[in-house]
Amino acid sequence: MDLSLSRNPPPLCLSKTSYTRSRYLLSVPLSNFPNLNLKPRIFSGKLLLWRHNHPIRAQKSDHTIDDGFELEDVPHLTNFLPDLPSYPNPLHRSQAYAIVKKTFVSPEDVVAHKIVVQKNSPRGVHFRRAGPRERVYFNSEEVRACIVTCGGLCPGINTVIREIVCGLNYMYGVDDILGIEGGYRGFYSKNTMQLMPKTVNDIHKRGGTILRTSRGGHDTNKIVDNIQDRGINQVYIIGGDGTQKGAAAIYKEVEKRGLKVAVAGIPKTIDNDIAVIDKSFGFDTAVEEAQRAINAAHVEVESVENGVGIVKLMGRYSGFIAMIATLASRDVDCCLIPESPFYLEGQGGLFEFVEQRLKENGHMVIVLAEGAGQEYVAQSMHVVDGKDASGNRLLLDVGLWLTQKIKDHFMEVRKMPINLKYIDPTYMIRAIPSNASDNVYCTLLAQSAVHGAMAGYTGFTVGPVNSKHAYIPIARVTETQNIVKLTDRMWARLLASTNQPSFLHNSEMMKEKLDRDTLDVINEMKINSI
Ligand SMILES: Nc1ncnc2c1ncn2[C@@H]1O[C@H](COP(=O)(O)OP(=O)(O)OP(=O)(O)O)[C@@H](O)[C@H]1O
Ligand SMILES: O=P(O)(O)OC[C@H]1O[C@](O)(CO)[C@@H](O)[C@@H]1O
Ligand SMILES: [Mg+2]
Repeated sequence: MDLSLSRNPPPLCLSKTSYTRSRYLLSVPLSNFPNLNLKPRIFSGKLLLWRHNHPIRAQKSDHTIDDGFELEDVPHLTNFLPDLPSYPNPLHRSQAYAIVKKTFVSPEDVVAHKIVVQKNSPRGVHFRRAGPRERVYFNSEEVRACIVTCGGLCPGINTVIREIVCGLNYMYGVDDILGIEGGYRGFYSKNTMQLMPKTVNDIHKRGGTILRTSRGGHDTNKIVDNIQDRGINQVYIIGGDGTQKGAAAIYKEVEKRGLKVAVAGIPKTIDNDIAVIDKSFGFDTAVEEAQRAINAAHVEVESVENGVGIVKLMGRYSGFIAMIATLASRDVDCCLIPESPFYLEGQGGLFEFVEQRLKENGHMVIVLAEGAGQEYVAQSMHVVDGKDASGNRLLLDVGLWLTQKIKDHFMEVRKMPINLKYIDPTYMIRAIPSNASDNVYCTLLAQSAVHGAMAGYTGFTVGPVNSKHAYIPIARVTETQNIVKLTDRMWARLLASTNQPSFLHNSEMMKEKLDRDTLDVINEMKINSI
């Protein structure tokens, strides 16, 4: 349909303030907006409107658009500071980019959220492609950047810190970079440290974060007061879903105060629970480290009679580490994750399966995500839910619980002696330095974040979407959590690989779960086809 037919387009079509699921108007009569200095551009064969070199976003309206193209754009400083001057990107003179065919990302480059499509399906949601832009909105000398790390540890945080510092300095000549110590609360309660390429040179070889981290303590006003007092104008925030919510709040407050401060989020989570992006950094390293624990369990149990190994891995709400570590290992007989309820007794239950594997092979290994079966543990321990400083539920030790249950069942009920070995390497898989491929990934994330902030984008999270790095509105990555979808093929691949029970039999909980998953899928399809 052609939106240009209306002589009086609804005014909301040109609003581009807060984040909404939004899409471009593909065609609007220029004569309707004589005062806006609009320039028409062709985008995928369609007419778009641009101002200050930035496309104007149209908010979601009742109109449907013929090819279903949607851009979920990120905010730009000029949205609320329209007169900001811009400068040629110093990369024009960079020897690193001297012979690159296309140094700058075209403003028209976007990354598709879904790449498996059918001939007639709408083009769907897209994100702005990450990378350097022709013009930047900061002079090198004027930049005062800061970096903060929040939430749990993850392999690669130090690499991201290093590459932000080196990227800002080597590519953009920035030499005023502060490290905020101890997470969000560090803005108002701790000292800062000056970061230079020399001081961060070999930090990528260490696990953890040289800036240290914390949970809780997010006080938006105090943080933004501090940003303002210190004259900081670029804020790089490395952290998980909670941290990204905090980053969104900081961005909103900055916008409200009309400050020239770019807020960039770099997603960090060992659990891989951040939506939209392909995978979070450090995840591969953690999976690799988990192999060592699984291998140890396997060696132990195959050397004894009726050996049962249990390995507990991280994964609060999302069982990705357990699932991928299981798929990688081939020594695992059964994987239990939070998304897939299981049961112990009776036909199709875990005890029956353990006994069967012991009879067949003489040993077996179970990999358990820490968030699995929490409801059972809570029932048997009669404990009240605890919370950490950020409000995350504190988990009960499902590994110890399962160990005891299996022992009781085989020793006392079945009168069958077993040799049970419980391995809990939880913190070991996240406290190590990142491996080679995660180091490369961290470098790309850091450089993309730097390019985005220098180009004046703000309120964005950077990350790979279908292998192409993109700028994603923060709200988009915090509105849902990435979990293992039992209705996707990956879980089926795992079941096919381990040949474990799916625990579908007799499980009311599983039925509800599948209904919910199906609903999610239907809702997602609806959103994508609006
Ligand atoms: N809704 C929110 N609004 C503002 N700040 C938040 C919010 N949720 C969490 N935070 C802050 O973000 C920081 C990190 O949150 P959290 O401890 O949940 O870890 P995370 O970033 O989710 O990382 P991970 O889950 O990988 O450990 C904390 O300082 C917390 O106060
Ligand atoms: O003990 P901490 O540091 O609070 O972190 C534990 C949690 O952090 C994570 O590593 C990431 O959210 C979870 O897997 C785990 O439950
Ligand atoms: Mg989290």
